[in-house]
Amino acid sequence: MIIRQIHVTPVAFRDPPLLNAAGVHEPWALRTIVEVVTDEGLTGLGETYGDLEHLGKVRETAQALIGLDVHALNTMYARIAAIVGGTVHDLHGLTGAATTEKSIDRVFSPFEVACLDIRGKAAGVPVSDLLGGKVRDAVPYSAYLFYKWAGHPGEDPDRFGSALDEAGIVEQARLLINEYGFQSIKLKGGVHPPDQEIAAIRALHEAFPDTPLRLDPNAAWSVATSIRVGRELDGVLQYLEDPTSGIDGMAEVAASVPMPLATNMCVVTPEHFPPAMASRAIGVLLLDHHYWGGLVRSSHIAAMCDAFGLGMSMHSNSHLGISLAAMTHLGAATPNLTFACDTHTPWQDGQDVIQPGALRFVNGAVPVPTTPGLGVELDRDALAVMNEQYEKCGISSRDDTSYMQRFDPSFSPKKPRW
Ligand SMILES: O=C([O-])C(=O)C[C@H](O)[C@@H](O)C(=O)[O-]
Ligand SMILES: [Mg+2]
Repeated sequence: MIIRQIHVTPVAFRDPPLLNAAGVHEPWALRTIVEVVTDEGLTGLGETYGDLEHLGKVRETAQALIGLDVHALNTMYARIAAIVGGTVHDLHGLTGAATTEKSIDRVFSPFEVACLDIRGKAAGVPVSDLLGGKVRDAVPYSAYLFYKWAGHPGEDPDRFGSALDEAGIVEQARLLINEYGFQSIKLKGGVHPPDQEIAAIRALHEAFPDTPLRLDPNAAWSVATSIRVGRELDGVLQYLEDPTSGIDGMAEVAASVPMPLATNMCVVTPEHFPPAMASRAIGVLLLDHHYWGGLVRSSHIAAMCDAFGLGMSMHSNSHLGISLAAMTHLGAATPNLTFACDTHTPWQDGQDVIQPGALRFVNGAVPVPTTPGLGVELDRDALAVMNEQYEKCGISSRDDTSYMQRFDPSFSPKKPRW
């Protein structure tokens, strides 16, 4: 199964004005779709970030993989490492430090997923079987709530409406839970002063007393603020995600709050494990195959979490169905997935590059596809439309901060803010 062609297509899709510690989502979110084609005519799909510098590396490395067998993942990784060379930065600053290894892992990931898709198709088995076999039939996801504006400035409100206070957040939770059946809730924080976010969590707890809750301010708080919030939310939060920056700061907070700390910011590459484990900085890791080097490497990270007694959930950025399929196969084949995963799927509101019907939510969980490979097929018309949107949208890298500063020039993403 020799790789003969690789098609790399950047796409853009509409994204609502979701607020976070870095600013606000721009009107278009970007992704890159990777199609790997073999000599036997089998095609595999991968999906990754769309930021220009990263896209450039994906395009450059794609050429170096032509002629390799789809099983030769170690050779593929070595070739990609040689080309990526140094650190590729992202502008959004919400997924922790950029390192060289993380940059290589990010570029490698969509190719690895596409090769697993091909291998699953060739063997007639779903990707979850290639990862050790599924241990659950459906993978649970959480309602991912955001403070948000009613619509992008100058545009009509979107159907989700505004959510700038506790009442708006509770209403948003009801909408997402009614439509998707989610059984856990995550609130993206770091937007309002912490007392307002504590009030929102309390309002959610009152409205949904049996639903586990998480709060993630993306390191917008000092150690002292994080400890205060953590103590105030004793008994209310399932976990507190990245309250403060860095392994040392997280370790200080972890020692003084009652709930586990989770991260997708301070442990984002293998070299972060030893110091984080030695200082007991985290209790939960949010896995993300997009920057942990694909599905097999993510399974190894899951095994490491098991060895260290860490809980596991999954992190997400704005994404489409290829990523949701990959996350679902990984979640299905990860025995120690202890918490419902994050997903931005509701915010994409039906826009996708895959043909409809392969993935759906039942009681907040996505049934694991049982057809060969990832179980999703490209919708070529949709891909063409989204590629045209990419060409026209005028955005080439995600930059929540600059977009926010257009409307609020005094906005600063400095950390800690509170
Ligand atoms: O859990 C997280 O830190 C994230 O999901 C980062 C994302 O970029 C999120 O903050 C967003 O979409 O604004
Ligand atoms: Mg997070």
